[in-house]
Amino acid sequence: MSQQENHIISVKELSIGYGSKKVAENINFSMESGILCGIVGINGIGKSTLLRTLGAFQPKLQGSINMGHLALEDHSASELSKKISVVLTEQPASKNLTVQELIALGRQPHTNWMGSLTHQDKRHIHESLNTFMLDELRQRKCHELSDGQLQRVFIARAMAQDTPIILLDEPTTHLDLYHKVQILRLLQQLAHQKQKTIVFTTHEIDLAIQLCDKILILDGVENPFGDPCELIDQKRFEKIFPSEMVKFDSKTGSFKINR
Ligand SMILES: Nc1ncnc2c1ncn2[C@@H]1O[C@H](COP(=O)(O)OP(=O)(O)OP(=O)(O)O)[C@@H](O)[C@H]1O
Repeated sequence: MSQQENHIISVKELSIGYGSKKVAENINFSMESGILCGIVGINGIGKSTLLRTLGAFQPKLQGSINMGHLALEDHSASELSKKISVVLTEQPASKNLTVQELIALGRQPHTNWMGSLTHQDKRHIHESLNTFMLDELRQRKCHELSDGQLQRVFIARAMAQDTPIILLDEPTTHLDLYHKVQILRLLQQLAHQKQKTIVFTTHEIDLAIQLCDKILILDGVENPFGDPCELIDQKRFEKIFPSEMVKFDSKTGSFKINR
């Protein structure tokens, strides 16, 4: 099988935006299974728009998005829900559910028409609760949780959905440094151990460099994609921010304020 046939996500000459408003263009990347990929770039450059386009929440403007052998737009709703799970920043109002009930919703694409949970569904729910350290919170109502705890619940629901592709918009926003690292490590494990392809947007460029297998830099021009070390060698991170304010230090893989 050729390398291309192994790609679970393949994006070519993609333009994204809203109606006649183009937000970003010239986006090209492809990934096989088992990869953790971060999308980085300045505010308003189009990270969330790209993630929502990949999740089929909004149409692309031009170009192609293939998920496996099938164009994204050729998937039925049922096929999509078995292939892609999405965690967006604004989650629907389902906070009156308990943690366990909300995670169980992740099994919906797999349950029968009565919605009853099989032994296998329960196993996935249990594993997700356990992986994201939510066992003790399982009977709590979601509105009683901290933002960080709730973030873990939504990611656990995506894990319970058990799709080969997981897309997350800023999954570490509400978290302190310890929990940011913890969540990204768990996502990395999920990608590597369960062969999931996980794509997330983030402003944590230094953490993404340390933990991601691939990074897509939305810079509004070339939108380079590659291994973090390759992108550092090619001096791609230098161009993210205007250099008079912050400077990328390739030795530490982090940004420093210019004094
Ligand atoms: N529903 C919408 N209709 C029209 N324009 C939109 C809509 N949502 C976002 N935009 C615009 O699209 C551009 C990209 O926004 P997007 O949220 O994708 O950027 P981002 O890189 O995720 O930003 P941030 O880092 O601030 O979250 C911005 O100019 C934004 O104002």
